[in-house]
Amino acid sequence: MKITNVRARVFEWKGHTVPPQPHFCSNAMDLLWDKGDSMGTFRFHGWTVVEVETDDGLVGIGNVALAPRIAKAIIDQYLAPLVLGHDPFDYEYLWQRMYRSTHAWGRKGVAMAAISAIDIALWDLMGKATGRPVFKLLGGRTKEKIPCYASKLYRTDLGEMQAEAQRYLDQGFTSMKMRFGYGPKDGPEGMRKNLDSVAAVREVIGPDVDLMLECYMGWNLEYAKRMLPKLEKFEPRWLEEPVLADDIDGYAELNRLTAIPISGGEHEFTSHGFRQLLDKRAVSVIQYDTNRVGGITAAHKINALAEVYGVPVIPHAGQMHNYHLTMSTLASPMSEYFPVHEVEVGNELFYYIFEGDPTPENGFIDLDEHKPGLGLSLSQRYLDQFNIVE
Ligand SMILES: O=C(O)C(=O)C[C@@H](O)CO
Ligand SMILES: [Mg+2]
Repeated sequence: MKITNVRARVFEWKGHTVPPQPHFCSNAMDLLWDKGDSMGTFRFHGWTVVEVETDDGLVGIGNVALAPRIAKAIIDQYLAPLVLGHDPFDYEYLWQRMYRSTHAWGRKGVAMAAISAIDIALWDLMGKATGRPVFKLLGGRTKEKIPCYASKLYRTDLGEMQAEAQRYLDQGFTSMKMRFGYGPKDGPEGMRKNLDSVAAVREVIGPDVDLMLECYMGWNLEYAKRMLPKLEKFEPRWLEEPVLADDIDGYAELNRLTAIPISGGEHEFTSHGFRQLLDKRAVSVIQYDTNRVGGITAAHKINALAEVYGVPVIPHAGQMHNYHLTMSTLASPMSEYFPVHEVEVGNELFYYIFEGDPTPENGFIDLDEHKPGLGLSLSQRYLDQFNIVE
């Protein structure tokens, strides 16, 4: 089997969006004096879809959500020529070819995300060629079903947050993630508001539901050190990305400081990046996203590393490219799940672009043993809501 064509298209949402409220989620821009559009660091309103075709008529589908037009340019100009004419089953060689030939300017960020998209498409192809779901090519089924946590609860009116938390309970979720709205520049009042929001959600969900807390890199080390002891009484399952992804020593210091596990990794790349996090005991939960970290080839290696370090892997975002990894390893006990919703920050866009992502039932998803590949296809339903860049 030989790769005959690589087609990268950007799907840019032009339909209705729900404008997020001020302070709906702390993020890295918050520490600047002119933070301007504070959503700048996480508005995912475009997605790159990659289709890799072979001479026997199969099409593998990959995707990447970071800097989609740049990812497309990297695929078109650099990566596609490296895989054309090759056998997708030579995935390790092709990964190394893409990684090594872009090493001077790639390694992390959008170049690795672009490599991830092609790699995911190669695994989809291997599944389709063998008639097996991707998880059966990795480690097979390690759990009857995958427990999921509901991930939204942006900071808004506390009554609304409580009603949202109650909805997740009613849907059968036993764990959920909420976002902080305030950080170092918001002073003691912001600190109090952060604590009030955790208290409000805890009040509704009670002590026996796992609650994850997301900072999205909107704090700094000093602020995180002051917040952690105040958060202990709420017994969060983890505190996520309190500081910038590059501050690995900061993560390690915080992780030593309290009993609250520190999580991170959705902005880290390849097994080299994760070896550093693990060696320094910087995170107690690993959260790579397969469509950034280096694709399924890299994520599978990180799962093996995490297993020997005894650190659970709970990938960012859920979605099919992550679910197959979670199903196939004991290192990964659970998945994130973004509830289907009108387009807001853009995490939801996956459901508007693809068909096939499973919907949780009572807080669990399952993967179909009989669907070859990733089990995704392009949806025709919302095509008129996208500007498609060929
Ligand atoms: O789900 C997460 O962990 C994220 O960081 C998503 C991001 O969009 C902020 O909510
Ligand atoms: Mg996160």
